[in-house]
Amino acid sequence: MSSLEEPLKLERLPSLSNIDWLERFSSGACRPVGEDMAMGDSWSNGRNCSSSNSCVEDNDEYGRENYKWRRHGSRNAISSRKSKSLSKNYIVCGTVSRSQCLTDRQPKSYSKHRSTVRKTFKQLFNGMPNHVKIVEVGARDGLQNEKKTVPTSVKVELIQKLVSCGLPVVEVTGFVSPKWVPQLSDAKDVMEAVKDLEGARLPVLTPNMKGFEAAVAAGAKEVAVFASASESFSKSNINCSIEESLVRYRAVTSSAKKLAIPIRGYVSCAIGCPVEGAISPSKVAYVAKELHDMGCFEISLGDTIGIATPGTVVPMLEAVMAVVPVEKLAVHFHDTYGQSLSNILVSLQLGISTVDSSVAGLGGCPYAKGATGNVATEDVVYMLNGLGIKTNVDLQKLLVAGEFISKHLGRPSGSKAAIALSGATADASKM
Ligand SMILES: CC(C)(COP(=O)([O-])OP(=O)([O-])OC[C@H]1O[C@@H](n2cnc3c(N)ncnc32)[C@H](O)[C@@H]1OP(=O)([O-])[O-])[C@@H](O)C(=O)NCCC(=O)NCCSC(=O)C[C@@](C)(O)CC(=O)[O-]
Repeated sequence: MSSLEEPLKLERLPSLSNIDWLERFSSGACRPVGEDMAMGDSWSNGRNCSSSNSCVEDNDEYGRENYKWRRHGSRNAISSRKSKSLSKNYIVCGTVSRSQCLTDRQPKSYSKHRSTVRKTFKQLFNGMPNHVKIVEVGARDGLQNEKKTVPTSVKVELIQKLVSCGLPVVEVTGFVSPKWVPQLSDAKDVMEAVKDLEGARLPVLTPNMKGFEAAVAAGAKEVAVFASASESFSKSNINCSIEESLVRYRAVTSSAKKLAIPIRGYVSCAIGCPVEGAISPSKVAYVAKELHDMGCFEISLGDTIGIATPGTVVPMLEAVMAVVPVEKLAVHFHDTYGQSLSNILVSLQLGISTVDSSVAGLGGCPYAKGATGNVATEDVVYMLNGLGIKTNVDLQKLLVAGEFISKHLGRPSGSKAAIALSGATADASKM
């Protein structure tokens, strides 16, 4: 087994040394939140979206808007909502209104408790976005590593289902070499079948001019190029050095500009590489800046092998944010070590508002063996619902899309939320 085929061993994982980020989350940030805040609690329901997509200027609203329930509706009226309906709401969408959460458990000294909770939220969530754009990559990143060919009709139906969920961006395929990634050899047919779908942007991967031209001919209106922060991974994934890939992508971005086609840029191995181990944040920042400077409207930072932790995500993001504006950045986590949601949370805390994910947690890169799927879209939506962050994604429909593809692949969903929600919904229906 070559080193490319093994996940990184513990001793080769990036460490937290030389990181001063803990200072950002000093003392009070670790205070436990009240018991009644523990579940998927939409503490910010009723808050208006600000144009900057940030919570910062909404601070005053914590006291006014987010605690509306105290002013609207008497305690009795609120109490009359049965816990049964609470659990049902909670189960179905991962969101429960603050009033429902607190109904039966208001302590006598509630106002003191409330102000402590408000302070804690400010400390923990200041700067988080009100709205997160989810970029669904299941049909491309999710399926590219599947050994058995997934029929084109299944891919098309999956994409249709994903678009109908309200996902704003659904990456549909890659115009890459069929010799390198046989699963995507039907890129042209998939693109032609979905190109007129409305309601979502439908980008495709293009590794070079040949891929770009084929994508445009098939009807793609948005494309993505993918570079790497690791020299070894660049060679194994696209058969060229980082610098050579940047030259190729300059040609692609310049052609795209002439056709007014938006281009997204990926930086793979943003935390670590299957061959080189830890990758320095400065290398990631360099490639991200190059992609941004050549005209990519958004740069997605990929933890290709899923080894990141919040301790390694923060220094990487700080380095990239020093050279590319935060609103142009997206995060792309694979869940090999089960760290994706915590990595996303810390990214949101730093102001990131675009998150890549894959329905049912599908995924893996053919050139990063051992890396598991992307973070599951259902899990991301569930967490964001719980934080009161809007996505416009219909979680119920997303569960159906996830079930559809999992059934086709003949294995359970990789989404914990999907598994729990389908079980819980079944139980709830018996109540
Ligand atoms: C980049 C290449 C093409 C270089 O591959 P190469 O073999 O060096 O290409 P070449 O230019 O020497 O050409 C060789 C043959 O490939 C053909 N060819 C050349 N280009 C294309 C094309 N676009 N589409 C179709 N065919 C193509 C070309 O026409 C020629 O055909 P032949 O004359 O032998 O019959 C190859 O290495 C490749 O396709 N790599 C893609 C690998 C890939 O898709 N990896 C997964 C996606 S990246 C990823 O998952 C990470 C990400 C984005 O999700 C973020 C993260 O998780 O971090």
